[in-house]
Amino acid sequence: MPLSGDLQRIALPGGTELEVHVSGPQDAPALLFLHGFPENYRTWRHQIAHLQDRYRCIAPNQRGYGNSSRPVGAANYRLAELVGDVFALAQALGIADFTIVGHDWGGAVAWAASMMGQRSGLVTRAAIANAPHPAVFQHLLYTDPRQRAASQYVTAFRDPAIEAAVRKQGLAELLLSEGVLGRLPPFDPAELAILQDEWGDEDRVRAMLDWYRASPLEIPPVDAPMGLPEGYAPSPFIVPLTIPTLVIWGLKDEALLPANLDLMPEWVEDLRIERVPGAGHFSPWEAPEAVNAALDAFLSKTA
Ligand SMILES: O=C(O)CCC(=O)CC(=O)O
Repeated sequence: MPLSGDLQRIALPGGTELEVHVSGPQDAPALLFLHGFPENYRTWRHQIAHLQDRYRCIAPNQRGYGNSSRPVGAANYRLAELVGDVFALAQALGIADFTIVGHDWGGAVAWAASMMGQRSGLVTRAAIANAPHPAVFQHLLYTDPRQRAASQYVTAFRDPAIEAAVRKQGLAELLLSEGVLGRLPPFDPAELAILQDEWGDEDRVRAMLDWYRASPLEIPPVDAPMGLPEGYAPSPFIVPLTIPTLVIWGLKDEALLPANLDLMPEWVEDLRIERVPGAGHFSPWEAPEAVNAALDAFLSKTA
């Protein structure tokens, strides 16, 4: 089914403007889709095309991406700001409550928005694909040598020196040829052309990398001692999630390892896990049928 709907530019209070794909019946239950690095709202194209006859589907290019605002300064890309955009967007569109759906960094925003929005009833359900729970991820970075090794690219992305490498090589070459995110699946040529056009813009790349710079995650070097630091406790902002939550994981993900699933039940009370053996990190478009089926089952059982 082709993707229908239009790309609107929506001004949020505070001055941020987001480019947002909006489709589906206005009075249908709302699904808010968040993409991750280094993509755009089209990460979710197969799911939106599948669900837009029954749901109001809202999919922004998050700040820094596409033609959405890209303020200067990493502090503008902290989770508080990113979650603020999501809530402000819902308000701007007159949405009283929604299911949040996130992949990769969009999943990080979805975890945080769910924790902040569950009590008020603003966020009623969460569906998250290949995006680690923040407490579990930090735990693994301290204790699991494989996840720690796989995440060293985050340290490279935070280094201002990466900007010069991107300028010299281009983000596409850096990501696709050096395999910093592990082995990447073949991108659809039409989608890759859109992405490469976006990755060619230095200012946009700076903003995309600022998401990593603003993150509180600690990535110990590979040779640092394994184990939780003395006195370590997860951030008090990370609270147990009680809303129905679906976690989908492409098991061939080499950047965010499936070990992230193991400790998740400690933090998520109403959890369903859908493992997708044939997919890697980009499960929403690598395995659209499996992801659509998992979303269908979740949305109908938790309606
Ligand atoms: O979930 C996080 O805090 C980090 C997510 C992440 O590292 C995703 C990515 O590198 O693309």
